Amino acid sequence: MTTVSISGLRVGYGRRPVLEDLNLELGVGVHGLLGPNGAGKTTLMRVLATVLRPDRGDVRLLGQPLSDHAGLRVARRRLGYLPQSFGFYPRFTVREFVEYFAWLREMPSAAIPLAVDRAIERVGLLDRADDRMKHLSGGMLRRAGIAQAIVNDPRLLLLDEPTAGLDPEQRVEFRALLRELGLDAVVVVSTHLVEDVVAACTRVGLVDNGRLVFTGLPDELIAAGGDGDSGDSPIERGYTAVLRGAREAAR
Ligand SMILES: Nc1ncnc2c1ncn2[C@@H]1O[C@H](COP(=O)(O)OP(=O)(O)OP(=O)(O)O)[C@@H](O)[C@H]1O
Repeated sequence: MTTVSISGLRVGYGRRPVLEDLNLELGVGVHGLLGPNGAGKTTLMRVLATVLRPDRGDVRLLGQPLSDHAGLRVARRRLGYLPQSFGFYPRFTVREFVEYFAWLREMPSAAIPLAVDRAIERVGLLDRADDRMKHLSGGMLRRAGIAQAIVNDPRLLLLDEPTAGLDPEQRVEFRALLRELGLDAVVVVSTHLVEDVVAACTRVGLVDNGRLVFTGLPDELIAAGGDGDSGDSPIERGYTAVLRGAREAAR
């Protein structure tokens, strides 16, 4: 079932287009989003999170057209978003921080305490739930950010570089959580860590210079690479081969 549908998307900052003529259909599962620095991944995430309005194109999230105010409100209640960098009140505890997002997403008050504790537990922070945000390490802050993104059990979960700053043990646990979340939600994960894609993603998209130059299975990206391509792993070789092909075709 397709639950995210984008057609003819164009987004720019000022006059400069950053995403151009982008078409994308996403169903339930974990979708990895790869691409070089500045390719447009965060911009795409921001459009899906409804915080950036496209210049052109049609975006439907969970069956709701974002051009319509009622649709936008329904979609916002059902999505979770971890931005690449996020602000917080430093004196909030982890529990208060996650509660605040539950409230913003209009969760029923009676359901909030249990949902907050469950989200904090799922990211392994329950023993720090009463610590103030300003006392957390970088990796712990990211985990608190993931907890706020999943507190409402979102149907569409957008995670912009969620594994940045996590230690190896936490990354392995987080990938298991991703696989679990992707069983019944659309999960989009922007990452530079190709190992995350191999370990946790059901599908992968590659953005280069504002265009989607590949979508397919992680194994298909791996198969695109050959011995002559640069990279230390099969998926890195696939990644560089696809980028090289897309750039040659664009010349
Ligand atoms: N607020 C902004 N104003 C102007 N230009 C911007 C703004 N945000 C991003 N850009 C530009 O848009 C392009 C795409 O940026 P974006 O952050 O979407 O890339 P990205 O693929 O997420 O990169 P990275 O991997 O480095 O996070 C870049 O050229 C960037 O400089």
